[in-house]
Amino acid sequence: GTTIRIGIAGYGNLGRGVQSAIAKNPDMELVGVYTRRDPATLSLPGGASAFHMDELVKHTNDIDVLILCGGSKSDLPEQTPALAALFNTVDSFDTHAKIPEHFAAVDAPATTAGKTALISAGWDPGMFSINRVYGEALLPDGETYTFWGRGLSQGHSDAVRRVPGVAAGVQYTIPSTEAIAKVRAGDRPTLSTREKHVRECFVVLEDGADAEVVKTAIVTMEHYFDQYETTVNFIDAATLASEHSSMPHGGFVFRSGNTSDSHAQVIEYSLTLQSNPEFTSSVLVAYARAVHKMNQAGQIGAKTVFDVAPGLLSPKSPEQLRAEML
Ligand SMILES: NC(=O)C1=CN([C@@H]2O[C@H](COP(=O)(O)OP(=O)(O)OC[C@H]3O[C@@H](n4cnc5c(N)ncnc54)[C@H](OP(=O)(O)O)[C@@H]3O)[C@@H](O)[C@H]2O)C=CC1
Ligand SMILES: N[C@@H](C[C@H]1CC(C(=O)O)=NO1)C(=O)O
Repeated sequence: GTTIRIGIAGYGNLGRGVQSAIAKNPDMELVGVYTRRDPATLSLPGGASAFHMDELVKHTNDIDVLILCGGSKSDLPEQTPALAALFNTVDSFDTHAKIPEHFAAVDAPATTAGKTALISAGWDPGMFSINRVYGEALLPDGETYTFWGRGLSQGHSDAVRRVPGVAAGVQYTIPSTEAIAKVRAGDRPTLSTREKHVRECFVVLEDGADAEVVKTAIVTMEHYFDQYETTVNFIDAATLASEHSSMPHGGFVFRSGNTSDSHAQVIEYSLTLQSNPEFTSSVLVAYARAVHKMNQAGQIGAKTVFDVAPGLLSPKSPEQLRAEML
């Protein structure tokens, strides 16, 4: 059939990852990359076209699904509601506490425009969210645990980079090995947020910025760092480039429960990622396929991954999937 025409809004780690992911999906094509910067400054591989974000409004007939690759801290809260009025969209909004608010802000314009807007796709929120729902639904008598890392959180790194006085930075999430051991031993421990992970930031300051002011702004940041023991290390740009340019991550969702007094059951879903952004982008692209189908079926407004039937993610028809259910 015809290819699905994809636009990329925002060209950072995710934007580059979506470009790679499209190349792995023969039923998709990249129409263009849209940026708030000067498009001429983007070096796009493969001859892809770069446009300024302001051009998007002229391209509504050229794009089936627009994948939003901005940052959750401050880009997506304004970009997704605005662009969901013009396009079918997919975003990776991951400020968990604000997902209901983001959903409402996106649902109104998308519904009015007859568009389909999937929010908070990715792995957490996203694939881990789905596996937490599976675990709780399949094993109602049980406990769910989520651990991330050790790895680079893009949401937290984006949030660090938005702090005034920060020129560049990354954030690593480090899980508690003793907490994981207790979970794996079947102790079903009650663990506070602070007992499960610590966060470690590496920051390059802008000239003249006050290190103590920046550190305080990071460690007290609501929804990102205030509930965790967080350390902030100040380094120079050369060290950041040489020691912190790869973005591995991963983690797992664990559900341990009892189906009877005599039978304990365990479900585990895990990810080991050499590139957090490339994996996340692969999820966004698969969900773009589903959003395209959902819009064609008249399913409009804001959606989350909970609303998407798994078969819609596949390029195969329902008949093919049934034939291959082995
Ligand atoms: N749900 C999930 O599982 C996951 C969600 N995420 C989300 O993805 C979001 C984006 O992550 P990521 O792509 O790493 O963020 P980046 O910081 O790489 O990019 C964010 C935006 O910043 C702008 N930008 C990028 N590079 C530069 C630069 N050199 N100079 C100036 N501006 C730049 C781009 O916008 P423009 O081109 O318009 O300038 C881009 O869209 C995160 O905030 C996180 O919330 C990430 C991973 C997993
Ligand atoms: N959204 C996360 C994906 C995972 C990683 C994470 C963390 O390290 O806190 N939480 O969720 C990201 O931006 O990388």
